[in-house]
Amino acid sequence: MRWYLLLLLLVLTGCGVSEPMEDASILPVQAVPESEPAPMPEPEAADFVRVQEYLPDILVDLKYAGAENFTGQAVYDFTDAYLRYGTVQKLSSALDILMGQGYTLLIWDAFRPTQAQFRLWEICPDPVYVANPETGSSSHSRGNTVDLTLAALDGEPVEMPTDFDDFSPLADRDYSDVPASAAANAQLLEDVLTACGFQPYTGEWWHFSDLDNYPVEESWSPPK
Ligand SMILES: C[C@@H](N)C(=O)N[C@H](C)C(=O)O
Ligand SMILES: [Zn+2]
Repeated sequence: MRWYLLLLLLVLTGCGVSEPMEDASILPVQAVPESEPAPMPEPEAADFVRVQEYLPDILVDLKYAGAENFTGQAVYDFTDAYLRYGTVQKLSSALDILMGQGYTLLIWDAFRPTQAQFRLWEICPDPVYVANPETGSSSHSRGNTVDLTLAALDGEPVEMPTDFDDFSPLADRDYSDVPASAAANAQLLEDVLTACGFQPYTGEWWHFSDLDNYPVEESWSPPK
């Protein structure tokens, strides 16, 4: 009868078969939530920003980055337009208005290092057309000034009173001496930029400064 007792014992103790132990090193696979990249903080008004990063519809062809300018040579070694963020916001308002009318903006010059201003002055020491860096600074070196024109949405140039840096009386803001169509385009550019917080320079139809002023930037320069 001892085998009968043994059988009873095995039944009562679960037949000696133990539950498999859980391996603590094998964790259940869990879905990892996809994390959004942290949003970039909005720049301060005085921060320098790359204009096309904030205004992808604006066109940029920096004339002083190549030889196609009145000096016949490159005046600086970067090709992106940089301005103060506050100035870019105003440019954004102007661009919105102009795009609603079938135009975009083409930037020929934006932030200009002081050294470049000395080079321009060396070639053209006429304070009507080039700010004298010996006695002051160009507002381009403050990062709140831009040389620009209108372009069609497909990038085609729009008729204006003169070419860029045409240092003659035809370039001023008296548009009575240029064709009516060019005058109307220059007037549109001037009206929209003025409405958006820019001061037009009387001697050059393409030159506009943000009414908000900033210090001349001497140490920072745009990345190459
Ligand atoms: C050189 C021309 N593009 C220009 O910007 N002229 C003004 C007067 C300046 O030099 O600030
Ligand atoms: Zn200018």
